[in-house]
Amino acid sequence: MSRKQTQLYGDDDLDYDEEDYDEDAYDDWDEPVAGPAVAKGSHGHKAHVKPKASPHKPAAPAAAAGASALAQALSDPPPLRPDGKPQRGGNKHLASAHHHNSYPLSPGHQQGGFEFNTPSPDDRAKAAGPAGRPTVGIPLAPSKTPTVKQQQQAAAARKAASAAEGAAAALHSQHSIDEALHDLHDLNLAAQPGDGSSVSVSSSSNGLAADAARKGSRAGGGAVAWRPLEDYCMEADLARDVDAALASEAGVGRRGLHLVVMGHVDAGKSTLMGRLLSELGQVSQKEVHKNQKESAQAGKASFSWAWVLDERPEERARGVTVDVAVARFNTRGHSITLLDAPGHRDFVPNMISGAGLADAALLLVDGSPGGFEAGFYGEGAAAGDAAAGFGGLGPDAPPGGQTQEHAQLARSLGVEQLAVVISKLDTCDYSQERFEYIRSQLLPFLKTVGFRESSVQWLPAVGPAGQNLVAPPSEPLLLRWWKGPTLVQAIDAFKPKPRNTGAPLRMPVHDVFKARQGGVCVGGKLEGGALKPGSKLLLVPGYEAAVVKSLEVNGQDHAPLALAGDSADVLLSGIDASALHAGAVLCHPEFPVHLAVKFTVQVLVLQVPLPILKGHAVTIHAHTAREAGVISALLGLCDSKTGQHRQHKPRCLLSGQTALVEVTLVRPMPLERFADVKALGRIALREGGRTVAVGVVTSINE
Ligand SMILES: Nc1nc2c(ncn2[C@@H]2O[C@H](COP(=O)(O)OP(=O)(O)OP(=O)(O)O)[C@@H](O)[C@H]2O)c(=O)[nH]1
Repeated sequence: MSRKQTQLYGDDDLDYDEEDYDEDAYDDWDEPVAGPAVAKGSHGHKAHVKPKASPHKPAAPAAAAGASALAQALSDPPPLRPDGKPQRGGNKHLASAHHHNSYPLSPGHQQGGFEFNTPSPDDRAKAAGPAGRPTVGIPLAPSKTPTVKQQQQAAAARKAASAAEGAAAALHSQHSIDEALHDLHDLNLAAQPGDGSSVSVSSSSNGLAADAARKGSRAGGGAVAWRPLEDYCMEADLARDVDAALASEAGVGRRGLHLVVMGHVDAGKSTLMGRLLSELGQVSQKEVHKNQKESAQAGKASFSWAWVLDERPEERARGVTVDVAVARFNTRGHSITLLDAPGHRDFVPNMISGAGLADAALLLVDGSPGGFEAGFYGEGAAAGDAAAGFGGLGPDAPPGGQTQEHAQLARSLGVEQLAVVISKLDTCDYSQERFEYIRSQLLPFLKTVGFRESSVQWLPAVGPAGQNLVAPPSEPLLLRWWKGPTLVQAIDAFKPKPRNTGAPLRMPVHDVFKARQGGVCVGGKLEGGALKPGSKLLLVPGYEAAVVKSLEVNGQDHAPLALAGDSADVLLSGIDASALHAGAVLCHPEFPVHLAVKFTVQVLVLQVPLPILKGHAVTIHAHTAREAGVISALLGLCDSKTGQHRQHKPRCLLSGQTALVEVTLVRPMPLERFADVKALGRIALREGGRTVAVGVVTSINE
């Protein structure tokens, strides 16, 4: 049914003990690169679930439900079944376990946290502008997010260019993939070692460089360098296609939406989603019966719905989700890409990679007695602990659960819309009192981490009993008091994010796999720009050029176009597969993404047991990338409300403080300033298995 994230790790890397996850074995950072998350279609391995039309969605296209297939498939693709479909669990790509205490984040710990209702770190970074000049690449002109006027001007310019270049554009649009590939041979890109900030180019008269030279736009007379993004003007033929696609999308009225499902371990995420997919007709009855039979035989009958998404043998044996599973379905208003994240604290890095893609989130909260308390205040907490001050203030407070950590991370990764789904109320007679109690405990926390109350929906749902998923509840105990939305209605109420199509292409690589028809495919979400077959790309790091051979977009095979906001599997030509890996970024060849080694970040320090000092070793998570680094300088403390500079060069950072810090990486990472490309400018800093800070990149210094 689902496709899992790509990770360049095998099952052997998953070396945790079912009984007792060994925390101490993972003290040093060596977290695997989080992988990908896009359902496979023609490029990859076909789903084993036959998509069916849903009775609940108008003219739903065949849902692409992909089987797991990951980067490892490049060298060791899983054997296919006789019917040509992948074997269950055939792709092995588990993360090595990192088990550490999760960080505590009770409301009391949030000293001026992400106040997105007031100026947030995001807002402050935007308002403050660059804290320093970007120094990666040449030229070093500062850039800023295009204003609406600039975007309108750019759109007008695109239209004018489109009209003026009529014939030339038509010629260009007919430029065959083979011709583009031919061009690539003439484009000799070689990354300069060390900073990767610029790329030397030698080109023939008919290559990409020649195209650029004709436009007179290549900086430095032949060097591919970082360029201000507002200089970008989309190629006329692509712009025409984009405009047409946006116009037709507006007519159809259904937009793509990436939805992450998160929450504490065992909250019921996979069960609820498995049941939902089944009710929406995305899972065949045969599959449902098979899962029921096999899970019962394995002594895991209660997990049969979860098995729709938890396909790996390890996940099924342990009853724990490890990787983000991806599935697709349609609601009335949206084409949903569902990202079922793991809840166990060992797999927070995987959750981060899923949340990084999301436009909206479902936060599953276990409503059973003690369930909410364990997920919110930390394992070991029980009902009544909140009243007793469990999870309270002070450095010795026990760590919070992943309900807190996931909500905080999702918000800091840009998720603004949330539906809190309170599950397992069947264990307490569908108690309205319990529902209201949980809401009263959770809402203040969610507001503290930056969710607007008006952007948070609340609803009960019970996966195993199928209550309040697609149809209103049939259970009298629930029906008596619940008059609100069903799960599908709540999902439908989310608003898609505006597409950032006017920007140069930015597509962080989540997944690398071998296409069935041969060649290498990358999966990911476009965070800027657009792509179509024949588009020329640049991979950073590596500065390898490539051409798009074909596209699968949001599950649709042989798509003519992928736009910012879409999930795409891109079949590439002209590139060495070994250069591709999760965390790299596909970008416009003339507007490469920054490759940063040293950068400034405005961070919010989360609950830390010890003050953060200069030289603190951290793991930096940004989009699909993850690198080791250190906090190389504490530049200043900021006012938590206004973001204004308050203290120069503090000696240390304490929980709840907002600060400007410089980070130096061990290896360069593709990054952007938050002000330029939000999705590539948000970071989380983790250490010892806990998230210690979240923030936004304000300048790239080397
Ligand atoms: N009674 C009851 N049990 C539930 C409900 N939802 C899930 N469960 C059970 O809770 C257990 C865990 O469910 P999962 O769906 O695997 O939980 P999860 O949140 O996906 O777990 P991870 O992904 O590993 O974090 C299973 O035994 C489910 O049958 C519910 O609404 N009511």
